[in-house]
Amino acid sequence: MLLEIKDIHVHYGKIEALKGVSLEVDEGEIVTLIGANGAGKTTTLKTISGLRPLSSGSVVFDGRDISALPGHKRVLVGIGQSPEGRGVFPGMTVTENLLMGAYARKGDFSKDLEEVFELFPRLAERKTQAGGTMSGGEQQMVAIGRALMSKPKVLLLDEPSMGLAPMLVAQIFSIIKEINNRGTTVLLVEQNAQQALQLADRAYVLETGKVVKSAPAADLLDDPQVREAYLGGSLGQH
Ligand SMILES: Nc1ncnc2c1ncn2[C@@H]1O[C@H](COP(=O)(O)OP(=O)(O)OP(=O)(O)O)[C@@H](O)[C@H]1O
Repeated sequence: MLLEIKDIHVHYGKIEALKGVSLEVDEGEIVTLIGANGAGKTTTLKTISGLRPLSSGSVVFDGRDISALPGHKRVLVGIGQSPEGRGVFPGMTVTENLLMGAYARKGDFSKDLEEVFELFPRLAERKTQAGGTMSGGEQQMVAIGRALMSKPKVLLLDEPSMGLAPMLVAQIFSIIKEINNRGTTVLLVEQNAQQALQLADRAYVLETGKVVKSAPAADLLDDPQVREAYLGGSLGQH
């Protein structure tokens, strides 16, 4: 097991955002976390990457309890995150933004940079363009590319499809698949449940801070309750 979250409780002041969430991600998998607004998806990712402290429970990564490890050190053990809202540095060029992802590493990153440009030819054409002038989809690519520059074992993606036109969503999802094929484990948080379930191996459904279902993603696509709540209720083909 690459990543294991055990019974985590997380608070914002008096609000309990996560009420005992447990989940597992095996090496090589794409696992998705779906759920309505406010269910606790982002909080779960932030707890894994160390941006939110735990009230109780634990996060185990690669066999090691990292619950008390500060966020910047979690990058070093192999946890890479592309945050919700992307967080692209507007005044920096595409290349500079990508290099920020490697800040914690030593050595020559040119090969890794080339790999990111190979995955995202669009970014290769815009190496010197300021991040802030990129389109939403391009900024999403920068955010994912930047996370890859830390050479993560697991890539945490928070709503990569947010605000993107359908064609771009398809493109981003196929790049996520390619990243996974090249050996990176993925934990994906999505509102776009249909596409996320089509991409993922397994899925967890979060409701108000609790896991209410976990199953192979293909099974959830056929689950009447999931269809009703997250897939628009239609029984059409997927
Ligand atoms: N900074 C914060 N301060 C107070 N409460 C917060 C904060 N961030 C999140 N919460 C609360 O924690 C709960 C979980 O929020 P979270 O952002 O994890 O949900 P989410 O499933 O990612 O939703 P969304 O899809 O809207 O981002 C919500 O009730 C939210 O209001």
